[in-house]
Amino acid sequence: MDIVLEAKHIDKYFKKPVKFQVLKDINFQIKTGEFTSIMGKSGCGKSTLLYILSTMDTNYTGELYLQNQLITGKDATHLSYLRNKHIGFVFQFHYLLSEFTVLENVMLPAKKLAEKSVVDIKQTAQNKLKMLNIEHLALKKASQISGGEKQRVAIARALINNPSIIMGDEPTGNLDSHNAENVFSIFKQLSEEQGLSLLIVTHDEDFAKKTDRILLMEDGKML
Ligand SMILES: Nc1ncnc2c1ncn2[C@@H]1O[C@H](COP(=O)(O)OP(=O)(O)OP(=O)(O)O)[C@@H](O)[C@H]1O
Repeated sequence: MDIVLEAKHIDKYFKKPVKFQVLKDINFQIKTGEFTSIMGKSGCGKSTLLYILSTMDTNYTGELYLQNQLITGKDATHLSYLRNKHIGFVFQFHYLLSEFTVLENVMLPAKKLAEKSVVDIKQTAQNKLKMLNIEHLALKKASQISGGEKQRVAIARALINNPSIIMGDEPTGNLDSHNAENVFSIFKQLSEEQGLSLLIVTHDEDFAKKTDRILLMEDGKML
């Protein structure tokens, strides 16, 4: 099986208010199509790790590989390109632009990547909305749809550039149990049917148990 993401000896320190080591020698691999959850008590370093893995935080030591390519040390422009191309994000809060339509929101990361024509991007966005059963929402403004619908739009947006991996920081954290279950099923389907890799931070043990693998963190270490 191919390896999508690999972390080798990741250490990170915060210097303020006092110097402390928040991540301690983190090592793991994510394979193609693997659905992995990260669990651990509040403050153990999950979000800090996800920030590094998603290439948004470059202030660490160790090595990070995306699609077998060493990305540690790459400049900001290159990182931004790789992030847009290979990684899709789903957060606890959807971060949709409320005055934009659903379709426009989904199209945005592809416009940023600028590798396809607007016509093609629109078609791809419509396909993603269809896949998530929300094509009827395409022309509504993001402010006019429900919380569960917003999170499905956020997933469509994360998928627009056909990433190799979806990363999520408590993507079901703001949803009621019905919508959380729905989002989980979508993730499961993406992993099983489309071979997409997923790495999701969650506090929900029932959710985590249904993923392929749980990475457990404690006090900055991966157990
Ligand atoms: N910018 C920062 N400067 C200093 N310390 C920080 C900073 N960000 C986070 N921390 C600390 O680093 C530790 C890990 O934080 P992190 O947000 O990664 O934890 P977490 O496991 O995601 O927690 P939660 O489950 O509550 O979201 C915590 O002790 C936190 O207070």
